[in-house]
Amino acid sequence: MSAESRFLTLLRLLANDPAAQGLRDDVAVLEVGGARLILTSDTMVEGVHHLPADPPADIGWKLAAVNLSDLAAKGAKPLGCLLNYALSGDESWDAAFLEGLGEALARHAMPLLGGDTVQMPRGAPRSYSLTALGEATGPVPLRGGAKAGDRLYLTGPVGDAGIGLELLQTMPRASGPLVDAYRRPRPRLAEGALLAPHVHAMMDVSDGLLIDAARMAEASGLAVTIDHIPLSPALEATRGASNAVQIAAARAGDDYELLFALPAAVKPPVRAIPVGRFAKGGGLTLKIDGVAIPLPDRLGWEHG
Ligand SMILES: Nc1ncnc2c1ncn2[C@@H]1O[C@H](COP(=O)(O)OP(=O)(O)OP(=O)(O)O)[C@@H](O)[C@H]1O
Ligand SMILES: Cc1ncc(C[n+]2csc(CCOP(=O)(O)O)c2C)c(N)n1
Ligand SMILES: [Mg+2]
Ligand SMILES: [Mg+2]
Ligand SMILES: [Mg+2]
Repeated sequence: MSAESRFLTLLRLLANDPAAQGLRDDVAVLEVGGARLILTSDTMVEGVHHLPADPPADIGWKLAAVNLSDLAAKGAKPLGCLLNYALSGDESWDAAFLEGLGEALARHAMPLLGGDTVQMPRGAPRSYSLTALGEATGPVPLRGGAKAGDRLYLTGPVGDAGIGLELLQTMPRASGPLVDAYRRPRPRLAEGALLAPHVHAMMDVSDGLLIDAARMAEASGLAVTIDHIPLSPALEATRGASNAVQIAAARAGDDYELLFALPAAVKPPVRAIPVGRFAKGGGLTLKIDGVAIPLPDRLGWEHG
């Protein structure tokens, strides 16, 4: 058992309130006075979630975007957020971070309500957390609601951000749509709100299509087959569309597209790309051009 799963097992013992959903969903759903509050928190650490040289405004933007993405996955309306911030020792860096964060908060109408500021020991990596609060606008789709026979869809292609990161690792001054996808993900709030009343299950893709689809299948007690890995024209122009590129795109993560399950007879109410289907049983199968492909050793990012 990995260190992460031991930790999660211990955490789950502390999280027995039904609002925590067994710590198996993107968010907690807390009923308060007739409203359903949607609660989520994501942290970014320098060197783990962003490159040390990434522009601070982009890091601030991304911290807001990744949290808004979990609200989007539940069709929730942003209500506000709390920021936990470790001062970097560089005032202009911190100011630029807040400018990017503020831009994302204003764009998505999510007011900053509070937080905490700390000083880290010299040499510690930068790190920041945001806790986002939202309100359910209708039914809250879970990760675990898919039904046998459902189709699996994505709101957009995968792999742009992962290949954008790879470009930056070899060419720190790289720019263009793939780098933008890595640094400025766009949370799919409008799509999430339109989808939520119709889908059987929904989550955002942060750790990679393969691992996140496998999590949805496991939570739903079903098997899932991924039979299409959608690539953007920009990615195909940079890397082509070989099986290796498709697999890299499907395990790269940082996509922040919505992944959702719909009955085969229902047309998605937003632009979406069919990527697979659910069936009775368990596990993940990957097919490219109709041919089953051995799964890579690592399906995506696991915490820790
Ligand atoms: N340290 C923690 N304490 C309490 N709950 C946690 C902790 N870490 C994760 N969780 C809970 O575990 C569940 C899954 O979290 P996870 O971070 O994997 O989801 P996510 O935000 O959708 O994915 P990602 O972090 O890749 O964006 C959520 O309910 C989350 O609140
Ligand atoms: C410098 C750098 N290296 C790698 C990555 C890719 N990455 C790291 S963690 C993660 C999943 C989400 O994190 P978590 O599950 O911890 O919330 C992804 C996609 C990155 N963004 N920056
Ligand atoms: Mg999520
Ligand atoms: Mg998280
Ligand atoms: Mg998240």
